[in-house]
Amino acid sequence: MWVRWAPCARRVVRLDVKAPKRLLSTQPPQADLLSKTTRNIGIVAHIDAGKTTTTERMLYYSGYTRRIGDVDEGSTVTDFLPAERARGITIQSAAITFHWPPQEPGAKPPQIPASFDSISPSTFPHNVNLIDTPGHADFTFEVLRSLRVLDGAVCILDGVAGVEAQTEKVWTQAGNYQIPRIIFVNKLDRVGAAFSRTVKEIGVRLHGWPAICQIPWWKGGNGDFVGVGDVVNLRGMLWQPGGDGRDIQAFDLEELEKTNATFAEEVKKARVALVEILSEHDDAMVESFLEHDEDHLAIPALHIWQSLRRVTLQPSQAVIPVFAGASFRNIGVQPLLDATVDLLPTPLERPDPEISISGQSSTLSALLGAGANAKPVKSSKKPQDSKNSDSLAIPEVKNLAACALAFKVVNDTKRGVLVYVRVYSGSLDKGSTLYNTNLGVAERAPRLLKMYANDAVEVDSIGPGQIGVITGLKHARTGDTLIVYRGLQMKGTPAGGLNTLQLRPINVPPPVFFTSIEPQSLSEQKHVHESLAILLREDPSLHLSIDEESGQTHLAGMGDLHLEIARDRLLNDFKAKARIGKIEIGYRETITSATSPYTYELDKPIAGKQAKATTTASVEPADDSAIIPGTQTETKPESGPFETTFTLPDNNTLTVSHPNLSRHDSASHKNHIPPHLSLPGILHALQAGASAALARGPFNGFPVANTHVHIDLDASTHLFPDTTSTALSMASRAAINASLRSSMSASQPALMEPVMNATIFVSESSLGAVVQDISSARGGQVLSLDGSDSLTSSTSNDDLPRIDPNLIYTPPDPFASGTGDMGSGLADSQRQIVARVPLKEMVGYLNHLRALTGGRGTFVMAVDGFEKMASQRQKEVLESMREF
Ligand SMILES: Nc1nc2c(ncn2[C@@H]2O[C@H](COP(=O)(O)OP(=O)(O)OP(=O)(O)O)[C@@H](O)[C@H]2O)c(=O)[nH]1
Repeated sequence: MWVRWAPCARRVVRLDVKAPKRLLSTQPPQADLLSKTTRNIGIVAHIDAGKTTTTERMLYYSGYTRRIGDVDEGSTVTDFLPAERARGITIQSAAITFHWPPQEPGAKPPQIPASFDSISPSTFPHNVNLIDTPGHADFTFEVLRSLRVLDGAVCILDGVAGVEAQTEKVWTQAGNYQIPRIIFVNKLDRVGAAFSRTVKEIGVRLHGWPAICQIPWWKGGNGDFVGVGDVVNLRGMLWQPGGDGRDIQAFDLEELEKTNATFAEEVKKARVALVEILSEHDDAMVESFLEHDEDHLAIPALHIWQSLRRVTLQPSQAVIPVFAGASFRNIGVQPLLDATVDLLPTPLERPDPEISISGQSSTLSALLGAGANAKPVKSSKKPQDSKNSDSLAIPEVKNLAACALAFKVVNDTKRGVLVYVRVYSGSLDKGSTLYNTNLGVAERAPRLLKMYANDAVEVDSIGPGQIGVITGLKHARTGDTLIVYRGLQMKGTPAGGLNTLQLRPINVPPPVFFTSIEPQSLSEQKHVHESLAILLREDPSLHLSIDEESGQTHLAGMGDLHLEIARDRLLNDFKAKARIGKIEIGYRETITSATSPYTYELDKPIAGKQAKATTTASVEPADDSAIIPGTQTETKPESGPFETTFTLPDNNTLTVSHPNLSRHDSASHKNHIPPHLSLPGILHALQAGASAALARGPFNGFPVANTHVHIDLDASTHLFPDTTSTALSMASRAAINASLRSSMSASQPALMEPVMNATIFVSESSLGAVVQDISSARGGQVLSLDGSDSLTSSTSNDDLPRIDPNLIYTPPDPFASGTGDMGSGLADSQRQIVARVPLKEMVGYLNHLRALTGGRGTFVMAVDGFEKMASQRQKEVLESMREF
């Protein structure tokens, strides 16, 4: 008999997870309950593994769509296709909310249970916020920005291709954020599907012990994939062939033994293996095993789910629950949804989010806790560089009503700019004033939305742990921290250093490609610049620089695909009329000698008003010869009271010495600075001037790197009654430009080039040719080769467990094609090469690699740093640029 997937078919689960210190434990009970029934999850997958196909089924079974969208017909909700854009539905949906399990139509929403200690979470409707995670390697920053708002992740693998390069990379990144993950082995209906080989690859390449919760059920001599063996509940589940996947037949072990004894036997073997692996990582499982007379089959499913949840939520996840299915055939998605709710954490169970405040790192609950106990202090003279928790005792924290992260900005043709936020503490209310700590501006949140599959529903507030959308914001960008500070005026600034509060700050990697953009006519200029401004709000890993003298605009990004997509957005979506240049490598230039101080005096009308300012600057080369990626964020470390140091992009620093202006004593400033200026304003103007000067060096117009800039600010002689911020910026830019020129004419400047860390996957037979090509033709340096002596992966993290694939239980793979090297667990004796190679040599590498490997080689790469080029190479590069 075929039955619908129903709560009664599930199991009872008692949850007793030991969660870390709870961030939201002080919130009102209602919000607490809501958080308990919320899952903020992402689906991570290699391109084409079936992310969209699976998401479509999730939306269908949860009742949010009436028919299953088909990727190949272009009828899905989450893919951003031109047709959808025309209809104005979801474009690039950054997050979609649905309920699982679905509520019966017309039924009263059940009351949220006080706890899930004795019932399974998946028997009660949960809010699932599905957050988009991009699949392409070029978008490392994009992946990071979405990972940091996830509480858990479902990783989809292609059952034919196994663990692919990009999956491995995102898996490691998710691990760095301690995001609990479960795996769905998809596409098991395809010819050549190899569940067992994939499971072994999980162990070897993702460094976790696979806990097989389902095994594939193939029927008939040609291996039709029809369902799964449910290892936890000891049953077989068959999906109605050709149906929409709602109707399922379940057989207990006794029935299975009569009809398919071999499969029943395999389910039992898998159960033994599951209990064994759980026992190794969870003491409670051992107790249950002993209580049940050491009979693996006698342990109730309840205990197994509890144990799976505990091990999944362990901080360094050593055990990975594995599920099986074929989304395209509508097989396996409902149990996967149940597992998502049952095994992945609530927002309450996540580690306290990291923050930075006034240049020091901490966690949000440490800040809120320390602030709650803080006593008011009379002045803020206390130095803020001490790392102890006392320095977090900021009395103003009591005014911090809410704290949220804008994790994605999307320009929607119908609704305008949508800012997706995750709230970490407090509630964001409609109409509240949000202070953006990245930009230092306040703006009102006029409308709040919750995004469902096809609808946006207006809401009055977005509570703690929740995801939602703000529309009508003019400034907020992807990655900005937004806070609600009680009593803040529109032009005001939150006190106590809260204006610097950053949630989960991430470093934007340095851009390595750039292109020039030129409006087709003067009348197009405004539209082009406005469109670029929206693009930059959507994606802050794009960088824009405008050279005021030549009027040239350069857009820089992380990869050629990254810039190509930006170009398409600009021309096709924004209909901007602009000429876009060739995509080129973003070199850096650097100085090799120090200069003596140079003084520039500005005395001229600016915007019709006379302005005057003086700046004295000098430059010297920084010690390091390479730029480490991740130095892009502009921070303001505290130095002495009479000196301020800014860390600028590309390993540059700016130190401003201001001997007669102390940062802690604003009273005496009155004698030295004009009343309309403030020290923070002056420093900001000088920094803006320095950033502009360093954005284009005098040698070849590339950004300047590895340079230390020093500005001496003598307030009594450099500032005048008609000094303005703009005049100061212009003077500092001119003084630094002159210093750079003088250094470059005194000694030959150097070019620096981006060097990539590439992980290349090839079969054994093409290893030699690829290594040879990388190390001789491309001037790369091979860092490691795996497979020969050890089972390593592309991650250089030696702390990760090395797992012997021979110790992993797997059911047989009767229909797998190809031999596969089961000994190592790596498909077809796949080998991997980790190498450092100049980016210039990797342009167009994929085609070359395919030619060398018969089309089977793949690779991922990320910027490792910038390196000074040898003079011969520098000469060649400069010559080839001139030719161009
Ligand atoms: N045979 C089979 N094909 C599948 C299955 N799931 C997905 N596909 C197909 O695989 C292709 C890629 O599926 P998508 O769902 O677009 O994969 P994706 O991971 O979203 O891909 P990107 O959006 O490119 O990252 C499509 O042609 C699907 O029809 C499956 O279970 N079985």
